[in-house]
Amino acid sequence: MHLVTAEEMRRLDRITIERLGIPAVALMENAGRAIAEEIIAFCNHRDGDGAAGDACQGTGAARYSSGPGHAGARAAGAAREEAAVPGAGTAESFGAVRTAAPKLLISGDAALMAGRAEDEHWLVLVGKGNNGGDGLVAARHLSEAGIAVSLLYAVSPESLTGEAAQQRDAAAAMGLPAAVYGGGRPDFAGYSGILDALLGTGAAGAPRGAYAELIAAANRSGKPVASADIPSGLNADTGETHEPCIQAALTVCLAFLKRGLLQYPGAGHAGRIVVRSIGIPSGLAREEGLSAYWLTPAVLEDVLGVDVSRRRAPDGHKGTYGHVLIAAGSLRMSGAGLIAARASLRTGCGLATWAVPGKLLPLLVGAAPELMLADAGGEADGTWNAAAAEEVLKLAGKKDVLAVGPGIGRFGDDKAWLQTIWEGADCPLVVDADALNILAECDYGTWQGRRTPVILTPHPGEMARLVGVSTKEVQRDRIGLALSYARERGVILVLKGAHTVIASPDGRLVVNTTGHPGMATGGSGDCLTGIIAGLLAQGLSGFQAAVFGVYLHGLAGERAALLRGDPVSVIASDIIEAL
Ligand SMILES: NC(=O)C1=CN([C@@H]2O[C@H](COP(=O)(O)OP(=O)(O)OC[C@H]3O[C@@H](n4cnc5c(N)ncnc54)[C@H](O)[C@@H]3O)[C@@H](O)[C@H]2O)[C@@H](O)CC1
Ligand SMILES: Nc1ncnc2c1ncn2[C@@H]1O[C@H](COP(=O)(O)OP(=O)(O)O)[C@@H](O)[C@H]1O
Ligand SMILES: [K+]
Repeated sequence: MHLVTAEEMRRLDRITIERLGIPAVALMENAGRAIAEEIIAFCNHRDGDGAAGDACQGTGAARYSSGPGHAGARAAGAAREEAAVPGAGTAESFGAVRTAAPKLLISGDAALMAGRAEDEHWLVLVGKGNNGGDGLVAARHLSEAGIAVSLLYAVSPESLTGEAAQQRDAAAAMGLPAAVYGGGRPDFAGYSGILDALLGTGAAGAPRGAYAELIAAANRSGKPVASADIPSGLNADTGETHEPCIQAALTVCLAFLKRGLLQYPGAGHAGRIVVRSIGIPSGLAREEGLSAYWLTPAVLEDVLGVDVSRRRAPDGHKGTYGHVLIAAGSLRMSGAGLIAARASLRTGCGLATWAVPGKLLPLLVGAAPELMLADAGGEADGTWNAAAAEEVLKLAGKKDVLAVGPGIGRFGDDKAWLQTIWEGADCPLVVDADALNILAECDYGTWQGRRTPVILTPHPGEMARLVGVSTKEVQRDRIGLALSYARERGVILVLKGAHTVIASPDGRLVVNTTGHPGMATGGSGDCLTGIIAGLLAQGLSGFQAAVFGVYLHGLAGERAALLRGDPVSVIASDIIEAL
């Protein structure tokens, strides 16, 4: 699924309206109707399970889906709407049972059927832009479904223009009760839910004046809030939340998923996210060269060309699946190397060799019998030294990929060590952990000789050192930073952490949502390094391996949490075993 910025969304909007001739008011109608359908589905779900709305809000976890609402709600509605009309026949009815009276089945507008509409009263908070227009359309459709609706304009309705003004007039003509916010502390106690149609992709900066007061009041109310397009107060591009920002139980995102909904803290404000089409052709994003995606199996297969089934040739042998070399671990942190090497094997590479300072070798014999061990030289105390780089290069000669960094620590002349490897290794290179900290102190743009891809896998702290900014600054706009860094430095960048971002030098971008906070545990990143190396060895391209590796790592983390019974107790070895 495509991910867009506010600016890209406006461009796609414009093309749809100006080039394809689809009227803006039609898009708004579709948007408002989709929002109403999702609110009705939300209410119907709440009927069946009183805690449904609160559960979404409570977890703060974004659940994404792209279908038209809850199948259950639709099915219930359809059952009520079906009517039998004598005198007409269906294909089945003319078959076996000739004696039965032929029937015509007719269904009504099930998506707009609210189960216990009389229990609902929604307040629509209306902003002055098109987001407010969407809210006004939704209000009409909710009312049609029998749900009581009241409108509260943030500013004078007279200030609405264009399609939003048309919708204002239509709502008034339908007799929907409306008021204008006049300051003070509004009391929303009488409502069963709130539709936030205050600010959308046209918002600039922190909500001001009436907008800020209404957002704060909605959050205080304890009522479930559904947001039109994005929670008001969210930066649609970065995921930053302004003060205040709506805390939604449901976000009905229109046309294309906005980037900011997938990055924290914004992702924690959106509740369940449903992306609904509104008449803007989905193919437009690709035609316009947009290449940012939320990672799904479909994106892996159709966009990135990854065979997610990972079928092996019946006559495959270990040579077919490549040989990984991992240069990692030192006396105090040998486990990091072991984890990375074992993860590469579990990912399906044919062979894995783990290169360590020679002093460690006797201690590691038998640690993982499937691994080959190699002596990389190093110091008598089991640490690395610059000369070990030549040994690593010799070992790398016949390997398909080289991964460096986990557990190597810092050592004398480590910059020369890394430069030798960077310039000399003639295979794809994965750089992680302390190798990233070394890189951060080097002017590596001047290094020569790389013909194969480099994949950097920093966590936010390592990224901060690479860029020379604070970790907070890295987290402020992870997507923007990853894109610009990958492009400027010519590397594939995997910026780890909740909802890992993967960027390539040619501007492609993917955001992954597999995984969970239980994976924030020592060695989990080393495991990812091994997975990516294992995939590279099997012939995936640099970007394919980085993206698929992050996806599999997260899935394995989820499976490990199920096997353990609790995400909290997952450790890196569990992730390897769940691969
Ligand atoms: N064809 C279109 O343009 C479509 C737009 N759609 C909706 O339109 C939205 C974008 O609409 P707009 O571009 O009109 O923008 P918004 O509706 O997001 O609001 C912009 C208005 O809010 C005010 N504003 C901006 N920042 C503010 C702040 N920080 N504090 C207080 N007031 C602020 C400004 O006066 C501006 O007029 C989308 O999010 C989506 O909901 C949908 O209707 C689908 C079609
Ligand atoms: N909240 C989270 N949700 C999903 N994945 C996470 C979360 N926190 C950490 N992870 C993942 O766990 C891994 C941790 O990597 P890293 O910090 O390098 O650990 P280490 O250095 O101990 O190996 C990364 O892949 C990261 O994306
Ligand atoms: K909104």
